[in-house]
Amino acid sequence: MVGSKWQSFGSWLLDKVPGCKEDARQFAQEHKWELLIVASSSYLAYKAIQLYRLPPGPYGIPCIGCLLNAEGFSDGSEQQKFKQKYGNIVSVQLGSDLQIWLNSADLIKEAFVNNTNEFSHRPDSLFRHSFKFQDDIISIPFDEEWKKSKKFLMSSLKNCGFGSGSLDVKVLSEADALIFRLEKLQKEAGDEGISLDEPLRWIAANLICQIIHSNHYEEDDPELKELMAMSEGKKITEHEATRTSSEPRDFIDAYLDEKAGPNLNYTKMIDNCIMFLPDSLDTLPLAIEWLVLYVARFPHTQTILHKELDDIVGRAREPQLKDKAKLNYLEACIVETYRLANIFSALLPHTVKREVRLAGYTIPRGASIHGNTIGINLDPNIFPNPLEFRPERHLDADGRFKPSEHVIPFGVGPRSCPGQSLSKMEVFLLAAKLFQTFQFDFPLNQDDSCLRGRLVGRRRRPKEHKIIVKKR
Ligand code: HEM
Repeated sequence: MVGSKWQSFGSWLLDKVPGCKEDARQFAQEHKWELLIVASSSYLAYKAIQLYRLPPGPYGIPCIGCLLNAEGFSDGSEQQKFKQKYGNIVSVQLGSDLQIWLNSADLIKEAFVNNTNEFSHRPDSLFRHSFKFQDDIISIPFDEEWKKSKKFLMSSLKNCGFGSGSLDVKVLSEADALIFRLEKLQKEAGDEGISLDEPLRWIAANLICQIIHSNHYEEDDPELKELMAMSEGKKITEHEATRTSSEPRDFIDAYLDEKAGPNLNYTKMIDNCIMFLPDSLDTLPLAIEWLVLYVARFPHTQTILHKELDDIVGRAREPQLKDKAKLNYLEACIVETYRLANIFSALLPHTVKREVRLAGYTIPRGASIHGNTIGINLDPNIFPNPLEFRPERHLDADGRFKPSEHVIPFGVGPRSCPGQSLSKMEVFLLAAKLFQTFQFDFPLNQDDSCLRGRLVGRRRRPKEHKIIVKKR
């Protein structure tokens, strides 16, 4: 349309200016080859620019890019701004690292689920150096070694219980120990309330020990402290002496079975797996603590939750995994906690090993690709009043839990979290048992600003907060 306007303006001009048409024709005759070269090279240049089009983003300073704003990247606030300004895909240069931020769940799925072969690698520069173990399952590339590690990890976790139903019994017995300890701490603390952080870490450590070598430890047990410092050698020796081959009781038995097998490469691969298990030392307490704080802060939420638990489970028996399908409100509270607490402000970085296209843009080889979960979770167009804790947004008109496709705290695709089923099971059972047993009150006059979705760094923790625990 615009082009045809210019064409008619051109003909009008040629008609109006005396001799212009003839001169133009003569010029074109004399310089036809030069004109052809200029036209075709402009066209090729235009096509090349179109083909090599990075996603939009801030210009930054030459050489260092947006490095001066790095602080804002670690708390998620810069990504928020860029999402608002540039849309669902943004490129940001941070020093030598070209970052591509994916700001919608659809785009994250397009990359990590529909294009797994391209988008499932991990960056090996900045990212690997920031981890203690450079060869663990989190950091290694998407190759045969990773596939074997993940397969072993998933099958041994399943055999050790969480797929077959025996780990839920262990979780419930740890929940009993937690309840006993919380009551004791509350008695000592009085109206000031208690912090849940330390008791929850103790339970998380015990749950890891149950998975790895089937033991429970009291809170002051020096061996637990030693194990939390990751010295597993002694336990492996004990297991070697007592195990029956091919009948794994726990993770160490599965490890020893594989180690004794014909494939020697497996040893390294299993070592890779065992190192990450302490991940839940952090993530499980964070998920439960945020959930309890949010629910305690909003008494009407707690009333609904208590009623649902009383109606479905009652107070006489233990909650079970099969109750999950009926505990819609509890499920909604858990997902709303993942959305608002943003334990991880983003997914772990991925990378591509060759130049690829995504959403019409070029993703250069080696760029680090980030799923901006905090940007999605706090997007007012997806979740109105995003800073408010509202479990109802995850329920349909009949009060049934409806999982949101936008809340993806564990990532998606082959590189997503292998601890997802385990974590969900642990969080559900611990939460059901805690709310079945206790009324949690948020101490009067306690600052609650951090519960309103304020952005803070990776693994956001509610350090200062206390809670009053009362038996129902
Ligand atoms: C609330 C609890 C947890 C959350 C929110 C969480 C979240 C995540 C996220 C976002 C990723 C990265 C996904 C991606 O790169 O696209 C991840 C990866 C991973 N998580 Fe978790 N996680 C949790 C608990 C656990 C637990 C309990 C374990 C151990 C059993 C675990 C082990 C791992 C491992 C090994 C990876 C790397 C997978 C790979 O690179 O192939 N996580 N997790």
